[in-house]
Amino acid sequence: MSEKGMLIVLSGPSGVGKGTVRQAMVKKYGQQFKYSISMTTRQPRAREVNGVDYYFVSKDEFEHEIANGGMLEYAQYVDNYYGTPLKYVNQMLDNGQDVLLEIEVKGAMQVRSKVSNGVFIFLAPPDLHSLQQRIEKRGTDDSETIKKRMIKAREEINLMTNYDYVVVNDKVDLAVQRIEQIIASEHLRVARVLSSYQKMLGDN
Ligand SMILES: Nc1nc2c(ncn2[C@@H]2O[C@H](COP(=O)(O)OP(=O)(O)O)[C@@H](O)[C@H]2O)c(=O)[nH]1
Ligand SMILES: Nc1ncnc2c1ncn2[C@@H]1O[C@H](COP(=O)(O)OP(=O)(O)O)[C@@H](O)[C@H]1O
Repeated sequence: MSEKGMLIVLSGPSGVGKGTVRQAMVKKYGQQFKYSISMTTRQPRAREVNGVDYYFVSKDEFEHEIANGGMLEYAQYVDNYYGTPLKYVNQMLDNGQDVLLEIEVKGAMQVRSKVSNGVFIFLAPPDLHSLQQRIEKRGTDDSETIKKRMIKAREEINLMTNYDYVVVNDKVDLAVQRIEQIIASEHLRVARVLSSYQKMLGDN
């Protein structure tokens, strides 16, 4: 029995620090997993690069990918489509590599229904006030978008019980450490299950 890679799904409301935590994880543990670059119809922000932060596409291109079965999951978030291209994820998992997805809650639940070897982590803010402060401090969204994202955040926080783990992003370094510990213990759990199956199959 060979071990396929594990899917690590990180969700959380806009502004909680998913991107910041993910970048810190890549820096510290980058050899241990592959990050899946999402596709979106949102306009690139000032420092975002096509093919690094996202694949930025038109609505027509995105809908074409959906029709062709090219997305593992997708969702509409505030006024745009976001989704995970299927091919890269499958290739990496088949190679035994873990893959990190940073996606919103509806997409995460689609993945949950399709993939067995996954760990679902919800990154939560210390409180809603600091969440709004973080979005404002980032300075990438106008006040109307911030309002929409804060409404979305309340809906998303209500859904955090659908996740395996909740990690509070109080300090980036601590959040990264907690996520790393979760991944390590999930690996151990999967290895134990695999080895007990191997024993059972070997016994017969
Ligand atoms: N379902 C899904 N959500 C995604 C994907 N990529 C990003 N998102 C989510 O879409 C939401 C909006 O992302 P973005 O506009 O980059 O804003 P930010 O997360 O506040 O920086 C966030 O919750 C992301 O986690 C994806 O491939 N699929
Ligand atoms: N633990 C933290 N404490 C304080 N500020 C944070 C923390 N994590 C992230 N931030 C800041 O919050 C803002 C939003 O972070 P970002 O990573 O863009 O969030 P997301 O990807 O979840 O929308 C950024 O300005 C970032 O520097």
